[in-house]
Amino acid sequence: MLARFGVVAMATPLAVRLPPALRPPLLSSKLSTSFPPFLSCPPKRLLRSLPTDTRGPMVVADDGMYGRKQVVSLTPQLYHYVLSNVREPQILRELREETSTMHGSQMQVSPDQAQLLAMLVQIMGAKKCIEVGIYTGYSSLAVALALPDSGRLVACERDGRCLEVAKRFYEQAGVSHKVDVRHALAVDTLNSLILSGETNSYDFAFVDADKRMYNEYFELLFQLVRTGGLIIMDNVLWHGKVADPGVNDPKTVSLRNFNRKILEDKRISISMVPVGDGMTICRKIADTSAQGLGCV
Ligand SMILES: C[S@@+](CC[C@H](N)C(=O)[O-])C[C@H]1O[C@@H](n2cnc3c(N)ncnc32)[C@H](O)[C@@H]1O
Repeated sequence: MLARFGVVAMATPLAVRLPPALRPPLLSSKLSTSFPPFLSCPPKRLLRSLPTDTRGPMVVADDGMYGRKQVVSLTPQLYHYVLSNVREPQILRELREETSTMHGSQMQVSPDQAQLLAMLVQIMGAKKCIEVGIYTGYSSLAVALALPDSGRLVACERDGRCLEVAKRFYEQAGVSHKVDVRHALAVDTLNSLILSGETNSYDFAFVDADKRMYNEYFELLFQLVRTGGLIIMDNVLWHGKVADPGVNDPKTVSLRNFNRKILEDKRISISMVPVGDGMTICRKIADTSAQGLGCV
C-alpha cells in the first residue's frame, strides 16, 4: 500500500529554533555572502535558488501506517549547512574547484556523497574496488584516499580527456599506485576482469555512468563482487523523475526499472539513501538466486 505524503512548512524558522552557539554561519543574516571554508566562491546553483523564506518544509507521511513521520526536505539553505559539515580533504577541494570550470562539472558527486563512499570503503576494510564512470576523478579519488596503501581501485572511463585530469590528481594525492585506470567502455573492462578470473574478489563497486546501462553494470559487478561486498548505484532518484509517471525518457525508464528490479532481488540487501541525487547501497548476500533468503 502506498503511503500518502504531504509537505508542511516548519512552524518556526530553523534559525530561531537553534541556540546562537549552534547556528552555522549561513543561518545568520549573511545568507548570501557566507560560505563553508571549502567553497572558495559562492555555489552558483545554490544561490540561484535560495528561497526568500528561509523556513524549510518537512515531508510528512499522512498515512496512519507511518505514524505521521516527518522527514526533513533539503532546502538550499539546509543543504549548504550539510556541506559546511563535510570534512573534505584539500586535494578533493582543489579537484572540485578545477572541475567546476569544466564542461559537465555537475556530473561529479557532491562532497557529502564522496564522504559517505569513503566511509563505506573504510567500514568494509575494502582492498579491491571498482568504479564505473570516473569523469575528472572526484569520487574515485575519495575512494583511493580511503584505501590502504596495498589497496587497488579499477577506474573505468571512456573519455580520455577527463581521465588526464583524474590521473594528474591521483599523482598529486600520492595514490596513483592504487589506481588501475582503464580507458575503455566499462562493459568491456568488466567483462575482461571476469574473463581474467577476478569473480567474487572485489569488496566495493561504485556505478556512476550511462544510466541506460545500469542493469548490465550491476549484473557484471554482481559477478565480480564477493559475498558481503557492496555495489553502490548513483543517481537512483534521477532529479525526482523516477517518481513522476509523466516522465518516460529512456534514462528515467531504465533507472525506474532498475530500482524496481533490485527491490525484488533476493541476492542482495539494499538501502536507498537520498543523498546527492540518490544512491542505493546494495550488499551481496548470495552468489546465485537465493530462494527464501530474507531481503532487508
Ligand atoms: C557522472 S560522470 C562520473 C562522475 C564521477 N563519479 C565524479 O564524481 O566525478 C559519468 C562518467 O561516465 C563516463 N561514461 C559514460 N558511459 C561510459 C561507458 N559506457 N564506459 C565508460 N565510461 C562511461 C562518462 O564519460 C562520464 O565521465
